[in-house]
Amino acid sequence: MTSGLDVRGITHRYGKKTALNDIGFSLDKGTFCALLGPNGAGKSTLFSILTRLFVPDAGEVMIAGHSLAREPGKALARIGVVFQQPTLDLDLTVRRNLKYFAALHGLAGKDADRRIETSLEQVNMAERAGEKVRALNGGHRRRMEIARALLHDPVVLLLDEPTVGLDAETRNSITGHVHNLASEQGLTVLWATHLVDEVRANDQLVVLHEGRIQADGSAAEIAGDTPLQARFLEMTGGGE
Ligand SMILES: Nc1ncnc2c1ncn2[C@@H]1O[C@H](COP(=O)(O)OP(=O)(O)OP(=O)(O)O)[C@@H](O)[C@H]1O
Repeated sequence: MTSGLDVRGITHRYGKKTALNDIGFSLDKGTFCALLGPNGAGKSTLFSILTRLFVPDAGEVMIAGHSLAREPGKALARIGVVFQQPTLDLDLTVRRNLKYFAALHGLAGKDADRRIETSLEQVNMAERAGEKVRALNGGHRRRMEIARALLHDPVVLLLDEPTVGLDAETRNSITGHVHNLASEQGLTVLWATHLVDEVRANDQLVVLHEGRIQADGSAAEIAGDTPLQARFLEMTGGGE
């Protein structure tokens, strides 16, 4: 068993529509995995299952060795999530926003202060703690949301298309930061995207299309002699 994330035989239907069809993959601790799929592939459905918004029709999810179905409290305590839509209070400072979320995790006083400090350092944002979120650019707001997802010291970090709306340079910088969280700090990262240029050669790559896994392995191996973009289009029948 991996100590990161194990997804086994997940099937999920919306009425007659099968959104996920027997999905399975494993991420070892400290792995950065890109979950690549065109719109409608099933990425959001999978994230809803991993965060227990939906219970799947079949299959099992293990997070850091805990079953999401049988030990939901323990499993969920080990995941941090960055959603597609930002949910920060723009009129509060970075620190105030984080204090609020620390309290939701049951963290208060000095413990909360320490975790806030550490999380901000993890995304190189410590010097911004006193600024109002409204004054931050899009990239810094995104980093702050990553810091928020790290507050309770999770083992697995889930990010659902975290670079939506950011320019190329900022996307590159955020992608780099999160790769470092995996390689230097041992976080297990699942990064959902439809953008091939966010995938690096050494990443684990899971390609999802129409609810099925088309490939699972190292990005370099999956690409082979072909540029990854071309391989991706081959596997997804021309893309979106
Ligand atoms: N509530 C729903 N009822 C019926 N079908 C749905 C529902 N939600 C999603 N679907 C369908 O399930 C499939 C997977 O959708 P999902 O939103 O998980 O894909 P996605 O890869 O996250 O795409 P996107 O990037 O556009 O969000 C799609 O065909 C979608 O139309």
